[in-house]
Amino acid sequence: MSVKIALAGNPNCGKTTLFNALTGANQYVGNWPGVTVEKKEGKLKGNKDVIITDLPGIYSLSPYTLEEVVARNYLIQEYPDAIINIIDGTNIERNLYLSTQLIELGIPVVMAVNMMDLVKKNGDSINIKNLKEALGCEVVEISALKGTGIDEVKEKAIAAAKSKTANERVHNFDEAVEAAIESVSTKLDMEENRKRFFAIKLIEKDSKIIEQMKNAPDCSAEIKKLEDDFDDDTESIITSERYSYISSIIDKCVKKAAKGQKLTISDKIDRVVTNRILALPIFVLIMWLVYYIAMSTVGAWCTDWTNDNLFGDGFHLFGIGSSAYEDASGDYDAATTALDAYGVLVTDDEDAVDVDATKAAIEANTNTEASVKYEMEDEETLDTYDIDVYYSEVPANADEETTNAMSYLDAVDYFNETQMAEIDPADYGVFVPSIPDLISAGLDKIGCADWLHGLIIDGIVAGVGAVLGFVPQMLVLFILLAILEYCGYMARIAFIMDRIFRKFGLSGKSFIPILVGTGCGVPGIMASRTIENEKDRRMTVMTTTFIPCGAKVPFIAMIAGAIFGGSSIVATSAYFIGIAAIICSGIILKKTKMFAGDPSPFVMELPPYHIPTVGSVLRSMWERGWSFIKKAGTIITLSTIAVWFTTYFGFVDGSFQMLDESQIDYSILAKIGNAIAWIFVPQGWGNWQATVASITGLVAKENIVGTMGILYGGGDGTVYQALAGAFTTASGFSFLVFNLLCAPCFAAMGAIKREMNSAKWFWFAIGYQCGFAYLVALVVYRIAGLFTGACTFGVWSVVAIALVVLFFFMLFRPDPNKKVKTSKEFLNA
Ligand SMILES: Nc1nc2c(ncn2[C@@H]2O[C@H](COP(=O)(O)OP(=O)(O)OP(=O)(O)O)[C@@H](O)[C@H]2O)c(=O)[nH]1
Ligand SMILES: [Mg+2]
Repeated sequence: MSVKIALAGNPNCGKTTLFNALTGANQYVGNWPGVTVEKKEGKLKGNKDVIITDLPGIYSLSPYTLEEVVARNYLIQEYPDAIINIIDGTNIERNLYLSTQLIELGIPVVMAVNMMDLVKKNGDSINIKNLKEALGCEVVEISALKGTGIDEVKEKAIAAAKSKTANERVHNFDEAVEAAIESVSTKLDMEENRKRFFAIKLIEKDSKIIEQMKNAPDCSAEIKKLEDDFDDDTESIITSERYSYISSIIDKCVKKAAKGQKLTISDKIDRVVTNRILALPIFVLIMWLVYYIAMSTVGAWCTDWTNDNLFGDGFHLFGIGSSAYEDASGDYDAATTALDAYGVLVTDDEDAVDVDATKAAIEANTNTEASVKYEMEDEETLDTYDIDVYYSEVPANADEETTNAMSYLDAVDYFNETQMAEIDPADYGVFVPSIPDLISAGLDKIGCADWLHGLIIDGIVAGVGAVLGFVPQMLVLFILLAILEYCGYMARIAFIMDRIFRKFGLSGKSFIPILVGTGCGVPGIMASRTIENEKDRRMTVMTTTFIPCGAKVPFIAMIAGAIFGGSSIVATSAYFIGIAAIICSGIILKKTKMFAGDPSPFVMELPPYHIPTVGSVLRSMWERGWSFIKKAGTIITLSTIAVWFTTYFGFVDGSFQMLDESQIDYSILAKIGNAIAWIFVPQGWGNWQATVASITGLVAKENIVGTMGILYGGGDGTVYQALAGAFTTASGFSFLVFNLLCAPCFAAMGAIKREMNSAKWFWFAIGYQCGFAYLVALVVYRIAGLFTGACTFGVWSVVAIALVVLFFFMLFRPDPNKKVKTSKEFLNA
């Protein structure tokens, strides 16, 4: 027989941390209230017969929001065999309010006083024996984070569940209240144990419970009598009874260290980071730093290395021999440049030096000019520029950037000495070829068919490799975000943003889903459940995915790298464009009838700062990173196969055939893309490749990079070079903005569908996201293009300006719904 044990307690008291410790699971933990919004079940480690349920945090058994209803309904309908009531030891008074209700349920309760490590550090003490007597249940001191007391709580809870006997009641309310409870209880037809909870709820006039009970007995007489006696409504009477019970417990059990007026370290930090003026600049700075480290330093180094070496040209093991190899190939390049500049270099079809012909050309050469100009091409941007090549000697003071390192005569010596033998990296150390080269060589060896070779190298390796190349950057970003989450800074951000949101009539509660959404949009959308106001909740579901999630990181990094020289500002701007889109959408939507109304109140206490443990940060990084890698192995591989097939097959001269790289404009995908590419002409990137990439992005956002890897991967240069050629800065940024803001991936759309629970609202949300993205991208290209010279003033510029004007009008117009109210008031007066 299995036993069911539920974990119940206030938000952010450590339920999920304990759940993970008990079951070995890996549920999401964050240092702010409202992390868990759904109940989660798990088997106890070492005893598969015990089922543990993690519940969303609740302050009382009178629920207001969706996730609180989940928790209460579980407790009163599923009726677990025991409850572990976790309370935050640093905040006992508030936590006990729920405890007084839990012990009325008639289910055995074991209390776990958590965060004992912090309590002790603060110098406070809790008298467990007195607490046990005052509550009538077992009490255990634990630290879920440090893992102390876990075994004891486990054993006590299993024993309580098996005993099946509820705790004995040790406290009575005021006599008159007890009399009313007694009288209502006798009218109830249920197990003796459970009567007290329902009787009290009936006296409190809890409408949801009355609805659920179907045939609730009439107890208006008892209510009337109590309200007359106390001259107050029954809900307040019961609440104040609970508080006097709690204060009697606190007197007996809790000793706070005398602190005087000294501020704790948390308070001191908060004075700075939530300061009215400094808060926002600090937030911007911190987020910029996060993206800078992830996109331009550590993350970028790893990603560049992966893309250039692992998926590029290969590398020397441990870098041994790399610099000697680079010197050698540098000499080789300088020599070919010098020979070419003086017009004596002869190459064959494959660009290899034709030694005999070049030798003849050198002998015949009469050009002895002191120096000549030679056109070079920048590898990254494909820009061309001139360098000087000298005839006999490179002057000592020449600028390295614009001067060829070898003179013509030195190059001739080099030529005679080496016969232009190609530089083989394997001569300079243990050389590891790149993954595509390795696989390609392997496929050649087994004599694999051309099409299969193409599918594997140009399809799967190019597509999935392009995505995997960004994993390091993403992992660094996830680590940094996890640190901000665990230490409690993100909770401050919600608090700061609430002040800003509130000014615009929005609820700060919308910000928590956004924070979660920076990892993945799906839990972000689900986190909207903590918002009790239905209109605000819908609005949050609609706008949460504007924030760049982990899967959008690769294409943001790709655009920033290929078109903006790897600027970290581009990535940070994506984050703040997301936030701005959410705020602006909120303001505009709030003024429509559909979303009008006052924002939900947002009461959030700031959790104390915690130093994040290395284990938990790495675990969170791994969780998110692993789901990303899993996606690469499944959905992204399948998508790249589909993209490759439709790219490399098509009709040429009426016959269906496999295409080579120069023919992909005839491919099936090009046909489809071209048919709809006109849609994005106003945005400046109406070519079929970018259009197709945006569409595959709807399956999973990582696909944008994978698709670009295939479509821009053929040809001579690298993908980055091809991208730099295909986009201007204006059209590149417009492409980025569109894909950042448009409808999210299928998984997130599914979550929107579930949370909206209505086809009409679902399509409205998707339509709004796509429409918004479309217009913003249009404005970005048309206005930015005027400055960069990418487009000239014309009809579209006028449209863009009109859109900007309309946007500001929608943003700043007075709220029409408020006006109606005042005119009505005016009439009434
Ligand atoms: N110092 C300390 N921190 C703890 C302890 N237990 C949990 N925490 C931290 O408290 C924060 C909240 O933990 P969670 O497990 O997410 O809390 P929860 O009760 O599940 O929260 P909700 O799901 O929002 O209701 C996290 O930052 C934990 O690392 C503890 O014993 N000591
Ligand atoms: Mg939780």
